[in-house]
Amino acid sequence: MATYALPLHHHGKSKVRLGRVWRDGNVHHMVEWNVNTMIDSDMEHAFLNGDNTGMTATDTQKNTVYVVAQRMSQKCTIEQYAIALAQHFVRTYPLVSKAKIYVEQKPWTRVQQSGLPHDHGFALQGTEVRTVYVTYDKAGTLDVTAGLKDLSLLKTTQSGYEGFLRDQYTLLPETNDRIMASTVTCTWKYAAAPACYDAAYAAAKQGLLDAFLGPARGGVYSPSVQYTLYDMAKNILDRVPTSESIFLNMPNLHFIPCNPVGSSFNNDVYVATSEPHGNIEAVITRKGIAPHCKL
Ligand SMILES: O=c1[nH]c(=O)c2[nH]c(=O)[nH]c2[nH]1
Repeated sequence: MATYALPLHHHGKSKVRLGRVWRDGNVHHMVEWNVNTMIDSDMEHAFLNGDNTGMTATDTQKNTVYVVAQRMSQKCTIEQYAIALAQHFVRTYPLVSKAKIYVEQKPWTRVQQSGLPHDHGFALQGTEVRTVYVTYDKAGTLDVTAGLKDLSLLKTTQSGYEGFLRDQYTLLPETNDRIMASTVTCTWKYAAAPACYDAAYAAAKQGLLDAFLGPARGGVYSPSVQYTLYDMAKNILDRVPTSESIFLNMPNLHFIPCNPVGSSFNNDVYVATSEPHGNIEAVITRKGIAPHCKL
């Protein structure tokens, strides 16, 4: 008589992150998904005998996440995608009796610029946090440093990175068309109080958006995060006259072009990552003004 039982087993891949862009002329649609697969299959022999015959490897499941994303030729919902992926596993592999697919979608939302929907610019809905850091001393010196953090911005085109140093350690290909995504932290120190702190905040935030995304139609080209960061800071100095020093931190959140197995990258499927990420940081001041620290 058997001593042991195996009442439950399944295997899958967790947290497979992908970006999917659908291009409708100049107007791009994008989603970022976090996909979890799990399949029920007649694989008791793997647990009991160490025999992997017929097993759909979790690595294969991960690859399939990208393949099926590419096959979704029309902009689709996570429901339509998850159904297609689940059906693929059950219909392709004889030993798979059930596929269980869980997908989370990040709330990337098309940005409105001057009342128009941006062609290819997106922001994570409602993530940014407004900040202020105030110091006041016995001498009566008041310093006000306003800012924001967690402003997540993404554009699906109008970004490149070329001309950088190449040596035996360099693998990154040059590109003049990539996704650029960042979660912006910015602070600006006031030399004097603005007429209205709310209006100054709104102007500063709009300055960041305008430099990162450009106008609704066509956007603006970015040759690097560095150049765009400098433009963003200049916009704040120009539009908030009483600001004097700008700190900006911008992680470069990489969306890596994906070559789904059996196919190739067609400006459509990306491996979405948050680590490791580039990290670009600078302080930009009016000439002659001492830089403030990041708070
Ligand atoms: O805009 C960029 N700046 C960098 O410094 C950098 N480094 C890198 O690998 N990719 C990029 N992109």
